[in-house]
Amino acid sequence: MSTASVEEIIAKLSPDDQVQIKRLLQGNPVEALEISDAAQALARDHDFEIAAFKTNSVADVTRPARKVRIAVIQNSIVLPTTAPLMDQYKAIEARVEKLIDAAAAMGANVACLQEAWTAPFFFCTREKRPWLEFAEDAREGPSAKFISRMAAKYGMVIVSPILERDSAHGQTIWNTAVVFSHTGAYIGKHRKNHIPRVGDFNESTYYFEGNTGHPVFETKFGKVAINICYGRHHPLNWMMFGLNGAEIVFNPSATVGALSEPLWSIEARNASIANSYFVGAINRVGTESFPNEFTSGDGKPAHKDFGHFYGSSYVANPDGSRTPGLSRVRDGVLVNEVDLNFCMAVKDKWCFQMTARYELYAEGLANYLKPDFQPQVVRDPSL
Ligand SMILES: NC(=O)NCCC(=O)O
Repeated sequence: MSTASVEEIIAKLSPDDQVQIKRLLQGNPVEALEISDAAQALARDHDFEIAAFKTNSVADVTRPARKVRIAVIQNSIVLPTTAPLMDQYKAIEARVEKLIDAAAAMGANVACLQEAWTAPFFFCTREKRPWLEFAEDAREGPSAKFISRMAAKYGMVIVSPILERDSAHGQTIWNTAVVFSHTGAYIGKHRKNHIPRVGDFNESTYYFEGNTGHPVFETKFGKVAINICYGRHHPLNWMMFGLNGAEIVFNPSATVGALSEPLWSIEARNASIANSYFVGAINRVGTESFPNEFTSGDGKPAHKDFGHFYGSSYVANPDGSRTPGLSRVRDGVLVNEVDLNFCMAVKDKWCFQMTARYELYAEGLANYLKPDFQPQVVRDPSL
């Protein structure tokens, strides 16, 4: 099967057809930005893709623009999953360092890595050891030290999704996004709210639903939240970040083509439209093979990998437009320059927050949660 991305396929059309299909699929066109020589050299020397865009919006007249460059970073693992664990981590860290260097060379202000970036996505195996040794303290672990250093070096807010070990609470494990300030200081963390129980994504074997609510982190570069992977299928999860005032919501993910690729280009974009904020959708890349076979509980033969992580990271804008996606097969960094004031302009135009009927939803949900709930169905008397 072809490995081409949608963008690579569109590029084969006639110029007129390209304009029309992009208008329909990607909305108001984003502008390509010039990329610095330093970023180009890093991408060339370390073999990854870079892309930079700008979302066009009309500047407010009463307040200064709040220009922010949002970076999404996708990568494959570096060493085989049979290598010593810390070697695996160190090799990924070295790779991610180059990708963050490139994001900085493209002027990124706020960046997010993919879900559980420090490790292969081993949840498919259902084996606890050795994999859980990748879990680490959110503030003091190896990745926290590394990301804090990179954030301070570049004055960049960095969101670092990891597997967290909470020693204060009985060595419990969490799927957590840790947010570091542009100063390098730890700001806070959010734990994944929705745990998949689909296909080979057997994550409930490892950790349970998050207990951090829907925090929005107020940073130098806007109000940032994180809806981790499977949470993107839950519109109310997206909505709660919006109600708390998010301007940028990242969706760090790990998902494979056979399961979710047709959904990928829709969900982040839809969330961005419905909640009038920017969304950075990030997916890992590559095929990861594990030492022992595992089954998917579907009667099919046991296997050692669970398919191709298709990358395709992108940024969605509140007016329904989006950047092109990164490659389906290569590591990469995509930067999108936005004016955060655009969130308010879009709210003024579409009035989704004013026309929402939160009180109706609250009442309906409160009823639904009662054990004796009866669905509100009006039956055709002829039935
Ligand atoms: N990591 C994760 O939540 N994956 C679930 C698969 C999907 O939601 O596409």
